[in-house]
Amino acid sequence: HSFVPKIKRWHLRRTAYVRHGCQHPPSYPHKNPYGFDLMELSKEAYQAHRYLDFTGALFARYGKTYQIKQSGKTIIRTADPEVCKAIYATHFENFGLQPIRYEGGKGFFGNGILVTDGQRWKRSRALLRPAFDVAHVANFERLEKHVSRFLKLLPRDGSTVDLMPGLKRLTLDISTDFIFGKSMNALESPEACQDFLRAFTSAQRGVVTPEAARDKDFEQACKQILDFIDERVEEAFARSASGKANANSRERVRLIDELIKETQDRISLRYLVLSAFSPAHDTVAVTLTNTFFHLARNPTSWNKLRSEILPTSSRPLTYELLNSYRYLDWVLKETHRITPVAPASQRQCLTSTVLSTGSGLDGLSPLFIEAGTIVETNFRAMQRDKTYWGEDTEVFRPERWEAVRPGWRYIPFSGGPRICPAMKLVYTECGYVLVRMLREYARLECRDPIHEWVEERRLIYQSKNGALVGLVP
Ligand code: HEM
Repeated sequence: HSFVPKIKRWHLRRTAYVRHGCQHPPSYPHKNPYGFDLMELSKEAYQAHRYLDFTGALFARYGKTYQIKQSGKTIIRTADPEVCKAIYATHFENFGLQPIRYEGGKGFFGNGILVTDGQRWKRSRALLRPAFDVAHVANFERLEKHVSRFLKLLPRDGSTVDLMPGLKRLTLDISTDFIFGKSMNALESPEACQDFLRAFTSAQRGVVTPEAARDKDFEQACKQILDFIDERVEEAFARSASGKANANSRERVRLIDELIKETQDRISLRYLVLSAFSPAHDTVAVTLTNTFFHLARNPTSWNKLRSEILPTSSRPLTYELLNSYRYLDWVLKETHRITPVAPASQRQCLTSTVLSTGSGLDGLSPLFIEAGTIVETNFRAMQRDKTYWGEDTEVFRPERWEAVRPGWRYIPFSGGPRICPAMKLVYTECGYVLVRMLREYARLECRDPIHEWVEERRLIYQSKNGALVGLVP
């Protein structure tokens, strides 16, 4: 039996290399056949908070697509836009994440959208999409409620403040209001929700840690979060039964109430909202922290933003007004380019595939990817590649967006059918907070003795030193 697949695999490989002219991608020059040498260097870089720069530099050295060994397994790494396009769009069906994420994640994420492929993924996506299609233009009233509360907590005497903790509490309130229909009131006090967040972080960390190495409290943490979500699901059923959910309108979209219209299966509902809450609860805060981090070091950009938004600062901040600010859009785009919160992602090849480009020493020959191989796509390296962005690629310069139309060279929200459904919502929320801050403060001063952005890895990558600033009205 095992003989037949072997012949089939041999035949596929032969066809790829002989008929299609595929080449092998360059290999990392390992000293250890299992790849432990690179794993050790990666660990050192990770501990020194410079893993992102370390991996980014390897592309310049070995090619936009190269292969490594990791614990004996071959992994293809790529920062080639054409290869990313092939994986995320052209050959979307042939590359999945379920084999990588499902086993570790099922105790927490169940059958949710973040850990499944195929029909299960398709169904979750179809259920979630309609609410995301309107969420970015809705909810402005709620946004204002939370943002004005956040602004009241900020110093007005120019004293130094790290914006990250407050932005995280703000994002928690905005996202729980949208997803569960009820804010967690994290802005009420710094301690509020800390216990919940600790459990959430522990559960999230646990799903990407081998079972034997997980925290002791992993199962308890999962239970705490799932119990919390189940309570929100019951509240939504009660709203639905009493007719209160129908008060939902374009101005007040509650994700959970929208979902209940489509499915009454409690387990599906639990994992749908959890899968939205997981990326939602901190990514916007981390992006905004990065935005303020860059702006504090670039007062000219802060002043340009002020010139753009001040002439309309007495008008209500509507979706249309927000969208009319061009420089604001460039600032956010540039923040995602240079400091993406999700710098890389992985897929496993499900069906052996020939990509039209990506291999050989010049990276232009067809690339054969065999079923089972893991491909790591590095968005950050692509977004900082000098050959695409010029010599000043490491510099925060929003003005570059006047001329660039980057296509697949810039995919901080991924691309293709699995693109982040919240991309527009993220732009709205970040833009809203930024404009409200610009209306309040004339100056944003850098108070951080360290100039560079230093990475800190959670599930996403955030600024280790937050955004230490002085706000001058
Ligand atoms: C700065 C903010 C954000 C960034 C940069 C971001 C980026 C991404 C990326 C790169 C993916 C694809 C991951 C992969 O396939 O491996 C993704 C997926 C996803 N994101 Fe976001 N995200 C952000 C915020 C959010 C928010 C606020 C929500 C929810 C309110 C959200 C919901 C989702 C969901 C549900 C998926 C899975 C989509 C699918 O598999 O079909 N994201 N996001």
